[in-house]
Amino acid sequence: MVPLKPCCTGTYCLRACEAAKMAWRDGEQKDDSKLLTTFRKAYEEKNIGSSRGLSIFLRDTALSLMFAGRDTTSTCLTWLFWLIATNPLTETKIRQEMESKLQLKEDKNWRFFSVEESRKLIYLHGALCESLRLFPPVALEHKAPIAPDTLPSGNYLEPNIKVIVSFYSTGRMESVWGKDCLEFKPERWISRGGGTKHEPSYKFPAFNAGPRTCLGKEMAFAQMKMVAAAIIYHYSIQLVEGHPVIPSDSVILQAKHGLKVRLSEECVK
Ligand code: HEM
Repeated sequence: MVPLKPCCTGTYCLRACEAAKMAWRDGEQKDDSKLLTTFRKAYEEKNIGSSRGLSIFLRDTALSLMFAGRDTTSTCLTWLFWLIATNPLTETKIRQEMESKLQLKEDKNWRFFSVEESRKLIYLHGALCESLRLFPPVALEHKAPIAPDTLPSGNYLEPNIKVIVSFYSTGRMESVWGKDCLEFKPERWISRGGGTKHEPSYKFPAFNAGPRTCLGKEMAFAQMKMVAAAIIYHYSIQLVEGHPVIPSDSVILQAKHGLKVRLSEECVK
């Protein structure tokens, strides 16, 4: 089975995204991260670019970050905040984890959290995975065999026939996730040893599985954790009553009418 759909901007886009990841890691280590400068360094040092030149490389890199990484991460955060607001105990647990793992008790001034700090937040990671399981931003994927094929279910497939795979349904199947499959349980992602529990990508395909897996997965988690940590640490989230929150039937599973919340500082002091 291979994906029919080529990458939106071709192989060059993939190279750009690899470079973005590398540049991001380099920038993080040296802490001198001006985005375009680190991309330029990656281009020069690793000879990633092509004869098309630096400016085209920078354009493609910026575009791939925006197209692949903007709506997906914002959609995941929207559903995360909705899930947290409808399960307030999880909000308290996320804040408690931050206080215990990042030693922040005395420090309630506004601050952002670093990638390094975010990595320690196992419960928050679990909450994001639950959001991705229940509301995968890319909810449907299609594949097509280039040659006749038979699925494990026994279904025979003609070449080029389109098979729609619903990541939304996979995340909500009792046979895959157990009786509590519809519940928001960040604990599901914590191993006995207290670290993050790994689930195979064919069970948890929010970032796709196989050779066309999302290249920005690691970066997406880092960005989403930094944003979620900053908001949850400083504010308590309450839904605005009467505002309908339902998924849209678009390519990205956004909240159809957006999410309206009240942020309150008082409850977290
Ligand atoms: C929660 C956030 C994200 C989710 C759920 C997500 C999900 C996915 C999925 C399902 C695919 C496969 C699409 C397909 O083949 O039809 C994909 C591909 C891709 N993603 Fe992401 N993504 C996220 C964030 C990002 C970010 C932040 C970046 C870059 C900074 C990124 C870069 C890419 C690229 C370049 C591909 C194409 C890979 C290929 O075709 O080989 N993604 N993503």
